[in-house]
Amino acid sequence: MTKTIAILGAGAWGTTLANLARANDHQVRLWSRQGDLSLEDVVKNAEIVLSAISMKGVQDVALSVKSCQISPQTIFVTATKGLDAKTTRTPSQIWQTEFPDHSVVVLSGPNLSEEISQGLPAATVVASKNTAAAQVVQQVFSSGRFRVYTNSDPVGVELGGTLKNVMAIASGVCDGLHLGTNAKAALVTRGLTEIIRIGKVLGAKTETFYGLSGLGDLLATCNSPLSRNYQVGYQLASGKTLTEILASLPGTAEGVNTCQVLMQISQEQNITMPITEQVYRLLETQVTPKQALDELMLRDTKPEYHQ
Ligand SMILES: NC(=O)c1ccc[n+]([C@@H]2O[C@H](COP(=O)([O-])OP(=O)(O)OC[C@H]3O[C@@H](n4cnc5c(N)ncnc54)[C@H](O)[C@@H]3O)[C@@H](O)[C@H]2O)c1
Ligand SMILES: O=P(O)(O)OC[C@H](O)CO
Repeated sequence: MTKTIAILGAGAWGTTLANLARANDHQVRLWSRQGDLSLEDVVKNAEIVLSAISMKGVQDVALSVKSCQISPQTIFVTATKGLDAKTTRTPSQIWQTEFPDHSVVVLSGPNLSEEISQGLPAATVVASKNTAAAQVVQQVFSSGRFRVYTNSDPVGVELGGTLKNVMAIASGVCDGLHLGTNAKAALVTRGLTEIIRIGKVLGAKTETFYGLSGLGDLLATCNSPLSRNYQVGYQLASGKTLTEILASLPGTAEGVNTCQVLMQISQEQNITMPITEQVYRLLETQVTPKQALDELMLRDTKPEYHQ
């Protein structure tokens, strides 16, 4: 059945998702700060409001939507991969706080927008505490080139997409320094261990991180020059400054902000995050890429798995 969908954020991801929904004959209205349509007009009577806004804009946009006319049945979908710098909350937690009586669905997976725009096949996950709402969103986006799975662990799905961005920066550094395939495999695998350690403390289920939104997105993002986060790491390894890299980067690299928020969480909750810590120190120019590598390689020896 045709749905009326408001998509907030007309960047790379919002535009790609709008095109997927339109290809399935849904009525899509796209909003951006620079566009001609007002937020009020875009969300009016929308059965689904999907946010693909960069993390830094989510709280303000959610508050603006709150002052618009929204039907009680409207489903909110969040496709942002980040953490709020002030509150450390995830985007879905922000939307749920502002709209406590509405269903909130997280959409996340190995989804490099440029490949999807080219019509290449991809899969994703829609996760919600409300299974029926996740199934509605599944139907909206499913097609022969975009396979959509449901999941009941929204925080886990969201954190998979968010935490891998930091590992993608580290992977870019690894490739930029030409450290080889063994090093990359070790980094991504230990990165997944670190993601699971953080995710469990933040309320996610371990098994979610072995799925598309966890391991799947980690593999895609850590291995593709199309990833903006990977590009940040790769170019840091080549000697560019973060300011220079961000000035020429097409779109948002959420891992830079996420890394700072994670360091705050690490200190507050006493979670060991060695890779995240080295990425943070690199972004803050406290270490060089080579020093960050040495710090990781020369940590105390220990068992692979421990509590
Ligand atoms: N591009 C991808 O391949 C991809 C895939 C999956 C998820 N994502 C996630 O989707 C989000 C958006 O990514 P993108 O690639 O579309 O980024 P982008 O930079 O291309 O677009 C970001 C959008 O957010 C808007 N925005 C930024 N700050 C805002 C603010 N303060 N108020 C209102 N609007 C604001 C911008 O105007 C733009 O429309 C990110 O969290 C990203 O991690 C991206
Ligand atoms: O370009 P990135 O690094 O934001 O990655 C895009 C998507 O998150 C990949 O799933």
